[in-house]
Amino acid sequence: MAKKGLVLLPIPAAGHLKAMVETALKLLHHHSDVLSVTVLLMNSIPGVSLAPNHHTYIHSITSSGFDIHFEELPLIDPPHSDEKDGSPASISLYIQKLLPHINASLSNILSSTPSTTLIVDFFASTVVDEAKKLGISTYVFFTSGAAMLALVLYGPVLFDKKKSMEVFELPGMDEPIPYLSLPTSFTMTNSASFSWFLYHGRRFLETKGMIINTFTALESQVIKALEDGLYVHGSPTPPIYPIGPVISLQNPSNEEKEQHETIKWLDGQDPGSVVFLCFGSMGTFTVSQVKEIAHGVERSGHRFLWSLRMTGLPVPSNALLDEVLPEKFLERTRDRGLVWPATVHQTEILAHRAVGGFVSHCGWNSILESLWFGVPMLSWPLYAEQHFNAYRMVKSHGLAVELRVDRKDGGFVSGEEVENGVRVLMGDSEEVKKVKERCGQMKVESRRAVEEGGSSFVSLQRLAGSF
Ligand SMILES: O=c1ccn([C@@H]2O[C@H](COP(=O)(O)OP(=O)(O)O[C@H]3O[C@H](CO)[C@@H](O)[C@H](O)[C@H]3O)[C@@H](O)[C@H]2O)c(=O)[nH]1
Repeated sequence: MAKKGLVLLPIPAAGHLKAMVETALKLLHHHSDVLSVTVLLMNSIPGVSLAPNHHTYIHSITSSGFDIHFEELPLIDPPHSDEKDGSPASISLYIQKLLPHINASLSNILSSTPSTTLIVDFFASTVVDEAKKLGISTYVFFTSGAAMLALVLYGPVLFDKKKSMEVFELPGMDEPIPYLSLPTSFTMTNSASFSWFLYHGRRFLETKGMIINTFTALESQVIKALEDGLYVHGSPTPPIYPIGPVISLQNPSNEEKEQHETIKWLDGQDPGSVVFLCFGSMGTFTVSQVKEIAHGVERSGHRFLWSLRMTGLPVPSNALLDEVLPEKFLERTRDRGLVWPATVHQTEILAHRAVGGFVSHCGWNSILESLWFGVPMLSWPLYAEQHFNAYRMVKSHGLAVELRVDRKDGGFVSGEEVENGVRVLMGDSEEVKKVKERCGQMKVESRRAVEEGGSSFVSLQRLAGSF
């Protein structure tokens, strides 16, 4: 029997490419006799940080033995210099410029595999119309949580009827959402990014289904509200496929003989004694904020592992520690801290028994990884939908301790607040005991969801059956 084709179109950012590829691997694991996967690969988008180990990762997948291969799209210049900032609108414009190449690849695949399905990254939903013209069924892959998808779909209703912007109420969410916890784009309703979300939310509705990297035990009410069509007026909501948590646990460094230095350092620490600070692929701070963090972790008295990178173009650069940290900080904290001036292998660190807490920017993948390993978070949202994710984790789910981030003051956090936050996270107050207990439960639930018969497993099989 001829195999069916599945084409993926992810953007190359860490939490996008890997989440989509790992989903395809899960599908292949059960349907390798009937499915062949092609990933249309963008090796660069201006303003978007590639996944750490991007090329090693792709190589490891190519040699996995599964019927999955990568077809590289050409590198092109962005249309204008102001469209390189990595915002949804700029990514879309870039992908629009790639459309002739994407079309050519899709047509080529169709000529050999007439039964082909496309899964597009939600940032690439501009391709939905083109695929329709070619007669290809398309699904959208949403790399953040169901609540964020709900907000995107409900946006037009919400912002039409709401005149006062203090708090918002969304079906499927018990607590009203304060204006200051909205995603950055939603706080600037005259921005290109806000328009992008409203417009592309409508495009998602024209797909055959919406695949979300989440799981029922985490977001049951919102998933149910999505399925019931409560966020969309005037047209049906396509089927919802919560298939997460999809986490890339492959560690390219395992192929190397030496353990990474961060892991060797963790090996020498007591169980649960280390607080880990890491802020995703683009999270950076000003030098003065770096100094506040340093003072905070130092005064907290706790052991720490800190992945520190600085603002750089086109993506963050490795930190020059002597230039940005307070004088003699490294000397004073040598016995109890390690500052790593580059990206780290986050899942391997979160899996380590020495790690007892995670100061996170609340990117969706970091949240899922933290829950997978049952590590409690201290939320430090920076941009995109991270404030919304942080609010949901702290207030709706009790899975994180809140760091007070003054969004009105550009998100600055004092050293004192960092110190208090780390003390609470690593302490044994009643508040943190409850958070730890909830995280322990979510560790179990997240694993159960993807096991045979679990909610996400069933959802993924339902998805495969719909191709
Ligand atoms: O030093 C590092 C830094 C990151 N990672 C990995 O990179 C991914 C980061 O993903 P995520 O936590 O989602 O953060 P961002 O890279 O910031 O992700 C962008 O995309 C996410 C999914 O759409 C959004 O939730 C975020 O707000 C947005 O910033 C995770 O798998 C991490 O394990 C590492 O392995 N090492």
